Amino acid sequence: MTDSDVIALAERVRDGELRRYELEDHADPDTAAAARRHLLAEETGADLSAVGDYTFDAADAESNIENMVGAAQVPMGVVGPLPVDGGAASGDHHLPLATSEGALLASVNRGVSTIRNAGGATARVLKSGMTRAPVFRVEDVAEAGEVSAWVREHVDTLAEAAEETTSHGELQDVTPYVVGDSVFLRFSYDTKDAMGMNMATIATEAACDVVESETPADLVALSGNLCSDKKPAAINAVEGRGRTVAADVLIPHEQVEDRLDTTSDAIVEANTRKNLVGSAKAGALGFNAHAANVVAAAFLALGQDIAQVVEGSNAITTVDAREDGLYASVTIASLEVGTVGGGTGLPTQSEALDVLGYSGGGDPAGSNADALAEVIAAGALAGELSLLAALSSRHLSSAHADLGR
Ligand SMILES: CC(C)(COP(=O)([O-])OP(=O)([O-])OC[C@H]1O[C@@H](n2cnc3c(N)ncnc32)[C@H](O)[C@@H]1OP(=O)([O-])[O-])[C@@H](O)C(=O)NCCC(=O)NCCSC(=O)C[C@@](C)(O)CC(=O)[O-]
Ligand SMILES: NC(=O)C1=CN([C@@H]2O[C@H](COP(=O)(O)OP(=O)(O)OC[C@H]3O[C@@H](n4cnc5c(N)ncnc54)[C@H](OP(=O)(O)O)[C@@H]3O)[C@@H](O)[C@H]2O)C=CC1
Repeated sequence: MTDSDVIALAERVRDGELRRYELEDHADPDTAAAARRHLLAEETGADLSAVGDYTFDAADAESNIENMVGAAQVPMGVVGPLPVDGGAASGDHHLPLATSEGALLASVNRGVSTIRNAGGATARVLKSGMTRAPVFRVEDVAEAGEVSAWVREHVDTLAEAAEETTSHGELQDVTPYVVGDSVFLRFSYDTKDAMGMNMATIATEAACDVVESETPADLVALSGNLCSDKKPAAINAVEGRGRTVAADVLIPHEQVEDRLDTTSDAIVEANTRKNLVGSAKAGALGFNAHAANVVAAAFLALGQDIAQVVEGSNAITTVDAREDGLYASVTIASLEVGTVGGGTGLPTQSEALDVLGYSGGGDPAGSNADALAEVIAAGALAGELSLLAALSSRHLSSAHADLGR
């Protein structure tokens, strides 16, 4: 790419000969991005030298972005080692986290070191299924009943059609929901190591063709919001979406005092009054302190779909002062993660997955994404412990004054 290539391409846009999003058809992706940057800088007066100073080939991001102008670079750090005894994850983990919030990694790292001293966290994926719920129009509730009955009796037929579109995905179930003359079919898939939203959407479209040809239902929208993707929704809290995953730890009381500068009783009280009572009074879906902090930072670092932090924030933290120590758990109802597809192949994200040890397809398929979910849940547990401790010991504002500004 030379400056004159970039200027010539930008000139063709200015002359109305090319649209901005068509530039990759006329130049390599890095030159196309540079030409857009050139035009944008000219039009807005912004200096885009940092945006343009990225290290990967724009070609590697072609399936991830349109109208590319550069990269948003977020600082990445690491916490660990975090020992996790999971159904899929095993041993020590270094968890990369990307954020702009000072004090966050220090806090999570403190929780991690507390968990490590206590012998590590246990974690399990309890349920797994990516959902897509199209909405159909029917004549009336009688017809809605007929369509629902047909679907319940023909899940195998729908699975056959859906699974023709994917070699990895498996249809697990289809649950009909009726509202007047609307029928919603919530399809749930085992998507193995993929987060699975594209896979489930493509497979569901094939199944919808069968529903339309065999019943009077007419498809209105392939996503009818009962899925429910990227919106806070009680259905995900109850039924789960992606991975439902939990992590817990038992910390001897003296270690709580040594490592977290507070007592087990103080953490229990903070959890009850803040995470349980406060969240209930607020009408929250998530009963936790900041699970979204770890989920978002891990999603950014590890190539996950950031908008799905909405679902990942839906977690319940429990804490209990037992005779032999402080028991703490985090259960995330809907953690939508993958180790293949989406943003996982981008260069920095794939390096970060390598650090964790779970990039690409697992053996058996699905085990890498399960392990990723278990480590993120254990990281969220570390974050919960450290923040509850900071609140109990009144260190929250001083920590952020020292580290975060
Ligand atoms: C800041 C600390 C950790 C200090 O806490 P401390 O106990 O003074 O730290 P320490 O110097 O004694 O070190 C303890 C451990 O912390 C880690 N650690 C310590 N410093 C670092 C560092 N610089 N970089 C990396 N790791 C660090 C490290 O693991 C270390 O152990 P070691 O390895 O030495 O054996 C503590 O005060 C803290 O955790 N504060 C809470 C901050 C927090 O949780 N912020 C989260 C974001 S808050 C938010 O966004 C959501 C909110 C609050 O609005 C939600 C709500 O409504 O609740
Ligand atoms: N379409 C939509 O409505 C939405 C899309 N998205 C986007 O969807 C993307 C994620 O979709 P997703 O389907 O996960 O990813 P991709 O569309 O990138 O597809 C991943 C593909 O990888 C293949 N694959 C290879 N090895 C494995 C393995 N071990 N386990 C599972 N699959 C494997 C599968 O192919 P095969 O199927 O042939 O077996 C799978 O379909 C993200 O970019 C996200 O932002 C997000 C929300 C909504």
